[in-house]
Amino acid sequence: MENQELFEQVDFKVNPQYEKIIEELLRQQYSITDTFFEASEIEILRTATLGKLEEDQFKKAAIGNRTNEVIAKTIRGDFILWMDEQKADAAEKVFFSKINPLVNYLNATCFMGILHKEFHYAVYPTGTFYKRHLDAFQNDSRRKLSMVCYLNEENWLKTNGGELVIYKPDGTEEIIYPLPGRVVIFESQLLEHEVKVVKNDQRLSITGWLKTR
Ligand SMILES: O=C(O)CCC(=O)C(=O)O
Ligand SMILES: [Fe+2]
Repeated sequence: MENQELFEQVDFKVNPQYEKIIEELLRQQYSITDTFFEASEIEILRTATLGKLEEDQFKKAAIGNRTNEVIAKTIRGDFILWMDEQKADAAEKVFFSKINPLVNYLNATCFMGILHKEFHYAVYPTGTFYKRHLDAFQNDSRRKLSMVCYLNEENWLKTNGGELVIYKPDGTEEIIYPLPGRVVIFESQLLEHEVKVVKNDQRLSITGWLKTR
């Protein structure tokens, strides 16, 4: 009751979806939300992604971060395109209108101190993968949370491959299918993960990092 009063004072509204994300992050270092984006939003984002792909805006993804890139096909085979929120187009505005309230909530309730975000589109053509890795680079320890948003079609088949595998500290694995609307969030510095080979079709997503100072 006391908490309720405190929240009311700062005009705070408890969001059950965000609370579930926080609870899962605290308990297991990762969280899966199946309906973070609505079908109509996925349609907009998917169409925009395919348009940019058509215009040849993507480039071969590298290892390291933006300032320290090495292309290594044996480690990852995806193609990416970085987003610039300052220059967000209509689809990207839809994207950030869903991401930013979550970031604000994390900062307000968990004192996460997220000051920066970076997001890129990613396309994994058939035959590509991203070997087991940690999203933490030698020259960038500011990545706090990794976020992956899947933009595949509703009828994406399990047999298409492209699963995200999260390697848990207890030695077991969580296998996550890249289904549309689904958003996976995990501790960038703690959880190793992998994208299994895509066997059919192309796998579409937006991946990003919430970063501290
Ligand atoms: O697309 C995914 O499921 C994960 C991508 C990933 O691990 C990365 O880009 O660092
Ligand atoms: Fe990763």
